[in-house]
Amino acid sequence: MGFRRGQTPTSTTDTRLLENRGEADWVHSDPWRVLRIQSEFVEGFGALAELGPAVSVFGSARTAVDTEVYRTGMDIGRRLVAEGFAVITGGGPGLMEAANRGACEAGGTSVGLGIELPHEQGMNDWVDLAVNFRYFFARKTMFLKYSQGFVVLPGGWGTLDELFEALTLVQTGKVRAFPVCLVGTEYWGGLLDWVRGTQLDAGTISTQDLDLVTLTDDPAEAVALMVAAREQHPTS
Ligand SMILES: C/C(=C\CNc1ncnc2c1ncn2[C@@H]1O[C@H](COP(=O)(O)O)[C@@H](O)[C@H]1O)CO
Repeated sequence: MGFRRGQTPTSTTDTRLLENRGEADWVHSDPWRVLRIQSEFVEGFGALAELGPAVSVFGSARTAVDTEVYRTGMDIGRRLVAEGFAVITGGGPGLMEAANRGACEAGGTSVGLGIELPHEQGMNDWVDLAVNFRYFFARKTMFLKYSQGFVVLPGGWGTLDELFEALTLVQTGKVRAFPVCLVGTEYWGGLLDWVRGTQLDAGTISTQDLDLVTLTDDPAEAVALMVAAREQHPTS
Protein backbone atom coordinates (compact mmCIF):
# COMPACT_ATOMS: atom_id res chain seq x y z
CA MET A 1 0.00 0.00 0.00
CA GLY A 2 1.29 3.48 -0.80
CA PHE A 3 0.01 7.01 -0.24
CA ARG A 4 0.17 9.96 -2.67
CA ARG A 5 -0.98 13.58 -2.99
CA GLY A 6 -1.27 14.49 0.65
CA GLN A 7 -2.92 11.21 1.74
CA THR A 8 -0.01 10.17 3.96
CA PRO A 9 -1.33 9.55 7.48
CA THR A 10 -0.03 11.72 10.28
CA SER A 11 0.52 8.80 12.65
CA THR A 12 2.09 5.41 12.07
CA THR A 13 0.86 1.97 13.06
CA ASP A 14 3.41 1.64 15.81
CA THR A 15 2.58 5.12 17.11
CA ARG A 16 -1.01 3.99 17.47
CA LEU A 17 0.11 0.72 19.04
CA LEU A 18 2.16 2.53 21.66
CA GLU A 19 -0.55 5.08 22.43
CA ASN A 20 -2.60 4.39 25.52
CA ARG A 21 -5.61 6.63 25.87
CA GLY A 22 -7.59 4.04 27.81
CA GLU A 23 -9.89 3.51 24.82
CA ALA A 24 -10.84 0.04 23.62
CA ASP A 25 -12.42 1.08 20.31
CA TRP A 26 -9.75 -0.78 18.37
CA VAL A 27 -11.16 -4.07 19.68
CA HIS A 28 -14.29 -3.40 17.67
CA SER A 29 -12.64 -2.37 14.43
CA ASP A 30 -13.05 -4.79 11.52
CA PRO A 31 -9.39 -5.65 10.96
CA TRP A 32 -9.08 -6.66 14.60
CA ARG A 33 -12.32 -8.60 14.36
CA VAL A 34 -10.73 -10.70 11.64
CA LEU A 35 -8.10 -11.82 14.13
CA ARG A 36 -10.77 -12.67 16.68
CA ILE A 37 -12.67 -14.63 14.06
CA GLN A 38 -9.47 -16.38 13.09
CA SER A 39 -8.78 -17.26 16.71
CA GLU A 40 -12.24 -18.83 17.01
CA PHE A 41 -11.49 -21.11 14.08
CA VAL A 42 -8.02 -21.95 15.41
CA GLU A 43 -9.42 -22.74 18.85
CA GLY A 44 -12.33 -24.75 17.48
CA PHE A 45 -10.20 -26.78 15.09
CA GLY A 46 -7.66 -27.40 17.86
CA ALA A 47 -10.25 -28.53 20.37
CA LEU A 48 -12.19 -30.80 18.03
CA ALA A 49 -9.62 -32.24 15.63
CA GLU A 50 -9.24 -35.50 17.54
CA LEU A 51 -12.86 -35.96 18.51
CA GLY A 52 -13.51 -38.95 16.25
CA PRO A 53 -16.95 -39.76 14.86
CA ALA A 54 -19.59 -37.41 16.22
CA VAL A 55 -23.19 -36.42 15.68
CA SER A 56 -24.69 -33.02 16.46
CA VAL A 57 -28.04 -32.92 18.19
CA PHE A 58 -30.15 -29.75 17.97
CA GLY A 59 -33.38 -28.69 19.60
CA SER A 60 -35.12 -26.08 21.67
CA ALA A 61 -33.25 -24.23 24.39
CA ARG A 62 -36.58 -23.87 26.23
CA THR A 63 -37.70 -27.46 26.74
CA ALA A 64 -38.30 -28.38 30.38
CA VAL A 65 -36.53 -31.33 31.96
CA ASP A 66 -39.69 -33.19 32.91
CA THR A 67 -41.00 -33.71 29.38
CA GLU A 68 -41.23 -36.63 26.99
CA VAL A 69 -39.15 -34.86 24.37
CA TYR A 70 -36.37 -34.18 26.91
CA ARG A 71 -36.31 -37.92 27.65
CA THR A 72 -36.13 -38.59 23.91
CA GLY A 73 -33.15 -36.23 23.69
CA MET A 74 -31.40 -38.13 26.50
CA ASP A 75 -32.18 -41.43 24.82
CA ILE A 76 -30.65 -40.21 21.56
CA GLY A 77 -27.52 -39.03 23.38
CA ARG A 78 -27.19 -42.43 25.06
CA ARG A 79 -27.75 -44.38 21.86
CA LEU A 80 -25.23 -42.31 19.92
CA VAL A 81 -22.59 -43.03 22.56
CA ALA A 82 -23.44 -46.75 22.49
CA GLU A 83 -22.66 -46.64 18.76
CA GLY A 84 -19.31 -44.97 19.36
CA PHE A 85 -20.25 -41.36 18.54
CA ALA A 86 -19.35 -38.26 20.49
CA VAL A 87 -22.39 -36.00 20.95
CA ILE A 88 -22.12 -32.33 20.03
CA THR A 89 -24.73 -29.75 21.00
CA GLY A 90 -24.93 -25.99 21.43
CA GLY A 91 -24.12 -26.56 25.11
CA GLY A 92 -27.21 -24.71 26.30
CA PRO A 93 -30.30 -25.74 28.24
CA GLY A 94 -33.37 -27.68 27.09
CA LEU A 95 -32.85 -30.32 24.45
CA MET A 96 -29.16 -29.50 24.12
CA GLU A 97 -28.80 -30.40 27.78
CA ALA A 98 -30.87 -33.57 27.27
CA ALA A 99 -28.56 -34.90 24.56
CA ASN A 100 -25.43 -33.96 26.52
CA ARG A 101 -26.87 -35.58 29.63
CA GLY A 102 -27.67 -38.83 27.81
CA ALA A 103 -24.16 -38.90 26.34
CA CYS A 104 -22.47 -38.06 29.62
CA GLU A 105 -24.44 -40.61 31.65
CA ALA A 106 -23.59 -43.26 29.06
CA GLY A 107 -19.88 -42.51 29.60
CA GLY A 108 -19.34 -40.94 26.18
CA THR A 109 -17.82 -37.71 24.95
CA SER A 110 -20.23 -34.85 25.50
CA VAL A 111 -19.36 -31.66 23.65
CA GLY A 112 -20.89 -28.18 23.96
CA LEU A 113 -20.24 -25.48 21.38
CA GLY A 114 -21.45 -22.47 23.32
CA ILE A 115 -22.40 -19.11 21.89
CA GLU A 116 -22.12 -15.69 23.48
CA LEU A 117 -25.66 -14.39 23.85
CA PRO A 118 -27.10 -11.23 25.45
CA HIS A 119 -28.60 -13.26 28.30
CA GLU A 120 -25.76 -15.61 29.07
CA GLN A 121 -26.94 -19.03 30.22
CA GLY A 122 -23.59 -20.78 30.50
CA MET A 123 -22.87 -24.36 29.53
CA ASN A 124 -25.16 -27.05 30.82
CA ASP A 125 -23.72 -29.33 33.52
CA TRP A 126 -23.45 -32.33 31.21
CA VAL A 127 -20.86 -30.89 28.84
CA ASP A 128 -17.37 -32.35 29.26
CA LEU A 129 -15.64 -30.63 26.37
CA ALA A 130 -16.72 -27.01 26.07
CA VAL A 131 -15.74 -24.57 23.34
CA ASN A 132 -17.17 -21.04 23.40
CA PHE A 133 -17.79 -18.86 20.38
CA ARG A 134 -18.59 -15.21 19.77
CA TYR A 135 -19.59 -15.72 16.16
CA PHE A 136 -22.44 -17.96 15.06
CA PHE A 137 -20.83 -18.64 11.69
CA ALA A 138 -17.58 -19.95 13.21
CA ARG A 139 -19.56 -22.17 15.56
CA LYS A 140 -21.75 -23.45 12.72
CA THR A 141 -18.67 -24.49 10.79
CA MET A 142 -17.64 -26.66 13.75
CA PHE A 143 -20.99 -28.45 13.95
CA LEU A 144 -20.75 -29.38 10.30
CA LYS A 145 -17.06 -30.12 10.10
CA TYR A 146 -16.94 -32.38 13.13
CA SER A 147 -20.27 -34.22 12.75
CA GLN A 148 -21.21 -37.08 10.55
CA GLY A 149 -24.86 -36.11 10.64
CA PHE A 150 -27.47 -34.00 12.42
CA VAL A 151 -30.33 -35.14 14.62
CA VAL A 152 -32.89 -32.37 14.98
CA LEU A 153 -35.42 -32.39 17.79
CA PRO A 154 -38.32 -29.93 18.08
CA GLY A 155 -37.07 -26.36 18.32
CA GLY A 156 -37.50 -22.71 17.41
CA TRP A 157 -35.62 -20.31 15.12
CA GLY A 158 -32.19 -21.44 16.28
CA THR A 159 -32.98 -25.04 15.51
CA LEU A 160 -34.50 -24.15 12.13
CA ASP A 161 -31.39 -22.14 11.27
CA GLU A 162 -29.16 -25.13 11.99
CA LEU A 163 -31.48 -27.50 10.11
CA PHE A 164 -31.78 -25.38 6.97
CA GLU A 165 -28.09 -24.55 6.84
CA ALA A 166 -27.27 -28.27 6.83
CA LEU A 167 -29.90 -29.02 4.18
CA THR A 168 -28.59 -26.22 1.96
CA LEU A 169 -25.03 -27.47 2.23
CA VAL A 170 -26.04 -31.06 1.47
CA GLN A 171 -28.28 -29.95 -1.41
CA THR A 172 -25.47 -27.93 -2.97
CA GLY A 173 -22.93 -30.71 -2.51
CA LYS A 174 -20.79 -28.77 -0.02
CA VAL A 175 -21.29 -31.57 2.49
CA ARG A 176 -21.53 -35.18 1.34
CA ALA A 177 -23.16 -38.28 2.84
CA PHE A 178 -24.58 -36.25 5.68
CA PRO A 179 -27.85 -37.56 7.12
CA VAL A 180 -30.28 -35.08 8.60
CA CYS A 181 -32.93 -36.64 10.80
CA LEU A 182 -35.92 -34.83 12.23
CA VAL A 183 -37.26 -36.48 15.37
CA GLY A 184 -40.92 -35.79 16.20
CA THR A 185 -43.54 -36.51 13.54
CA GLU A 186 -46.21 -34.42 15.22
CA TYR A 187 -43.91 -31.41 15.55
CA TRP A 188 -42.18 -31.53 12.16
CA GLY A 189 -44.93 -33.15 10.07
CA GLY A 190 -46.61 -29.83 9.24
CA LEU A 191 -43.35 -28.34 8.01
CA LEU A 192 -42.72 -31.28 5.70
CA ASP A 193 -46.32 -31.11 4.46
CA TRP A 194 -45.69 -27.49 3.55
CA VAL A 195 -42.39 -28.41 1.88
CA ARG A 196 -44.20 -31.02 -0.24
CA GLY A 197 -47.39 -29.04 -0.83
CA THR A 198 -45.88 -25.61 -1.42
CA GLN A 199 -42.17 -25.77 -2.23
CA LEU A 200 -42.28 -28.92 -4.36
CA ASP A 201 -45.47 -27.73 -6.05
CA ALA A 202 -43.93 -24.36 -6.86
CA GLY A 203 -40.79 -26.03 -8.17
CA THR A 204 -38.50 -24.30 -5.68
CA ILE A 205 -37.15 -27.69 -4.62
CA SER A 206 -36.97 -31.00 -6.47
CA THR A 207 -38.23 -34.44 -5.45
CA GLN A 208 -34.66 -35.55 -4.70
CA ASP A 209 -34.39 -32.73 -2.19
CA LEU A 210 -37.12 -34.39 -0.14
CA ASP A 211 -34.79 -37.35 0.39
CA LEU A 212 -32.23 -35.17 2.16
CA VAL A 213 -34.25 -35.31 5.34
CA THR A 214 -35.75 -38.24 7.28
CA LEU A 215 -38.63 -37.89 9.71
CA THR A 216 -39.13 -40.32 12.58
CA ASP A 217 -40.31 -40.68 16.16
CA ASP A 218 -37.90 -43.49 16.82
CA PRO A 219 -34.53 -42.61 18.41
CA ALA A 220 -33.17 -45.99 17.26
CA GLU A 221 -33.98 -45.13 13.64
CA ALA A 222 -32.32 -41.72 13.94
CA VAL A 223 -29.15 -43.28 15.32
CA ALA A 224 -29.20 -46.12 12.77
CA LEU A 225 -29.16 -43.48 10.00
CA MET A 226 -26.01 -41.96 11.49
CA VAL A 227 -24.37 -45.39 11.80
CA ALA A 228 -25.18 -46.20 8.17
CA ALA A 229 -23.61 -42.93 7.01
CA ARG A 230 -20.47 -43.60 9.07
CA GLU A 231 -20.17 -47.06 7.55
CA GLN A 232 -20.40 -45.61 4.06
CA HIS A 233 -17.95 -42.81 4.77
CA PRO A 234 -15.71 -43.63 7.73
CA THR A 235 -13.60 -40.79 9.13
CA SER A 236 -9.86 -41.25 8.71
C1 LIG B 1 -33.06 -18.75 25.15
C2 LIG B 1 -32.45 -19.68 26.13
C3 LIG B 1 -31.15 -20.03 26.15
C4 LIG B 1 -30.17 -19.57 25.15
N1 LIG B 1 -29.00 -20.40 25.20
C5 LIG B 1 -28.46 -21.04 24.15
N2 LIG B 1 -27.27 -21.65 24.37
C6 LIG B 1 -26.67 -22.30 23.37
N3 LIG B 1 -27.19 -22.42 22.13
C7 LIG B 1 -28.36 -21.84 21.88
C8 LIG B 1 -29.05 -21.11 22.87
N4 LIG B 1 -30.18 -20.63 22.33
C9 LIG B 1 -30.21 -21.05 21.04
N5 LIG B 1 -29.13 -21.79 20.76
C10 LIG B 1 -28.82 -22.46 19.47
O1 LIG B 1 -30.01 -22.57 18.69
C11 LIG B 1 -30.65 -23.83 18.91
C12 LIG B 1 -31.84 -23.68 19.83
O2 LIG B 1 -32.55 -22.52 19.50
P1 LIG B 1 -34.16 -22.53 19.60
O3 LIG B 1 -34.54 -21.21 19.04
O4 LIG B 1 -34.50 -22.70 21.03
O5 LIG B 1 -34.60 -23.66 18.74
C13 LIG B 1 -29.66 -24.74 19.61
O6 LIG B 1 -29.48 -25.96 18.90
C14 LIG B 1 -28.39 -23.90 19.72
O7 LIG B 1 -27.38 -24.28 18.85
C15 LIG B 1 -33.34 -20.36 27.15
O8 LIG B 1 -34.35 -19.61 27.63
